[in-house]
Amino acid sequence: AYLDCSQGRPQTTTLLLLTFIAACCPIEEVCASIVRSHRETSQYRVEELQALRWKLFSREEIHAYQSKSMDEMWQHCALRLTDAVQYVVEFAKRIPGFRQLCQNDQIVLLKNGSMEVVLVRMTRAFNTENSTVFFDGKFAGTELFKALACSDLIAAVFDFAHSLCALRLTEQQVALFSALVLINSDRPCLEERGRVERVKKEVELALSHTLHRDNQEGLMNKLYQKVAILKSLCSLHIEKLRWFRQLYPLTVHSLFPPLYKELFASDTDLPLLGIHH
Ligand SMILES: O=C(O)[C@H]1CC[C@H](C(=O)N2CC[C@](c3ccc(C(F)(C(F)(F)F)C(F)(F)F)cc3)(S(=O)(=O)c3ccc(F)cc3)C2)CC1
Repeated sequence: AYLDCSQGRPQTTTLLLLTFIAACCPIEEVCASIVRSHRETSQYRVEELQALRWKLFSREEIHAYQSKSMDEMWQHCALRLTDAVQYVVEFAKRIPGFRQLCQNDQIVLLKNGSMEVVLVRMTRAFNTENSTVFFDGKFAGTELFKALACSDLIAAVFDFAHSLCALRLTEQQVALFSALVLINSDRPCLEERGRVERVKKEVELALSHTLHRDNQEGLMNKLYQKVAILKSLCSLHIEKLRWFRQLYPLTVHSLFPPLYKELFASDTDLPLLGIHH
């Protein structure tokens, strides 16, 4: 409607307005900065992960993991997850508009979205041909995680990886989808929902712009369906963690990384997220 020229020349004000909007944050700029941030804040480049995809654990190595005690294996994975989350915090801080949100909302988005972004990033480290995932330097199947005693969560994590890999996303699409997963204005306890909504609209525009350019508009609603699965996966993770914490309260209290506890195991403030300075 803006560019309706039925009355002769398009309205000058409209054109000026559109020019202004395009100038202040050209959509290509938003895309480029999110893709750059994703590349700079991933633990491994997708090329590295691809090169290692046939480096599998030996039977002895798998047996060693399976022989770990439950609390030892949980602690090990909590450490890995906390490492990955720290990179996601860095990614979030570089999303245009994220740093301008109030601190409470930055924390709410990370508390609810960091695990989801880790799971999206995990699909880059997943080999669908033999259902293995990159872990501790090699590729592991579900059987390696037996000691966790949460095979339903592991199965769900692997199923999700398979289903997202099936969409064959490019690294740019993974970057923009990760930003969309994080900037979710429906999260509970947001103080300035409207502002989060505006940042989300920018990211949505960047993703749909990229999908249009890649001639894959159909992916948008498939990606929104994945968001729903991510949400259920994260609830299952929290549920399992509560169950584990009842069995091993001391392990969680004194041996789990503080950031992991703040993000997934308590409602206290999150000074460690490093966004207070
Ligand atoms: O940035 C990158 O390049 C990526 C970032 C993401 C990395 C990654 O895949 N991850 C980092 C941590 C990873 C991770 C995923 C899920 C969990 C859990 F849910 C549970 F263990 F229960 F599943 C928990 F929390 F309950 F313990 C812990 C840790 S992992 O690599 O340790 C891994 C563990 C289990 C898997 F079955 C698959 C992967 C996922 C791979 C490298």
